[in-house]
Amino acid sequence: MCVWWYKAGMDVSGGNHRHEAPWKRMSKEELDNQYSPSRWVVRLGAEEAMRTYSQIGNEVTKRARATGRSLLNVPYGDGDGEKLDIYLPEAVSEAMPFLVFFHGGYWQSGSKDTSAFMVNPLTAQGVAVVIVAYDIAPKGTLDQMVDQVTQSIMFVQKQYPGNQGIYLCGHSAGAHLAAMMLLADWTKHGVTPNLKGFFLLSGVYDLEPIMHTSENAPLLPALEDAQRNSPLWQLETAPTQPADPACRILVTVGQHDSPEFHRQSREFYQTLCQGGWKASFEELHDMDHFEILWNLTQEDYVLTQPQVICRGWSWAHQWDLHGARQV
Ligand SMILES: N[C@@H](CC(=O)c1ccccc1NC=O)C(=O)O
Repeated sequence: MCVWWYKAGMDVSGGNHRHEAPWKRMSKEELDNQYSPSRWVVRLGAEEAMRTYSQIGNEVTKRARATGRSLLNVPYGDGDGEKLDIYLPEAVSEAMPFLVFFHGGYWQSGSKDTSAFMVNPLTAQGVAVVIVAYDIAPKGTLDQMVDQVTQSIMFVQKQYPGNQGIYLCGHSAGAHLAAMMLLADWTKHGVTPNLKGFFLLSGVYDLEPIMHTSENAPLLPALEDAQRNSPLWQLETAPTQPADPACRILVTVGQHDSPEFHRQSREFYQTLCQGGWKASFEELHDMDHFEILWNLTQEDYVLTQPQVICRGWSWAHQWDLHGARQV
């Protein structure tokens, strides 16, 4: 079932009119603007927002490592960069749920060592959290990053075969990498992870406009590279089916994210619904691109409740988020 949350004034008429995609009419400057999340932050300047993002990331990761039991720099592959950190709850059991997080930074910056945002609130509530490192550009290509993310999930499944569910969470470019896992052919890999949910925060799902931005052009030399790595394009052209029909996908975008980020999330959500996935969409009230993560450091935030982030995503029925209503 698809759940559509709407607010007064929100455009709910949109469909997938890709041939009329608004970005195609934008100048290069406008595209650069739309795809620079820091320029849309409302409470801080762009540079200050980026500094605060690093600072909070650093602090929460130090705190997470000092607080509970963790296994750091566990290799999930042979490459130097193929490492992940596992943060365990106090009551470790075979049947823990796992939240696996992929950081953002436009595939060119960010690190697992500054990305333990949701660790403390979730481990305190019995969820094991895994923060994954992958080879950002220029060392890694997008295809390699997607392959590394695939490997990291297979590693968690093999290591904890009795897990109560693996929930993927990604922010921005990390949401793109998590969403690419909707296309994974696990039978090819011989391990089918117990994927129960996807929690996508302010992601990019169609990389074609990104090809035309100054910051990201080097990552995507040709249109085929963008299309192969676009979950939106892939699901529209060759729909995949969920291995587990109960798997839920929550697509979120910050209210203050740019119109292009809103369009990307909305179209991705609509494509998921059309493909038969159990998807929900939520515009996070009064949030910018980075505040979404800062809120995830709080134990009392609605999205860090285990019944929301894990355990079947029943949040849509239990929570009346910011006055949004279900239609
Ligand atoms: N240069 C970008 C930085 C950026 O996009 C970003 C930074 C940290 C975490 C996520 C980001 N965006 C997507 O991955 C900006 O101007 O916002």
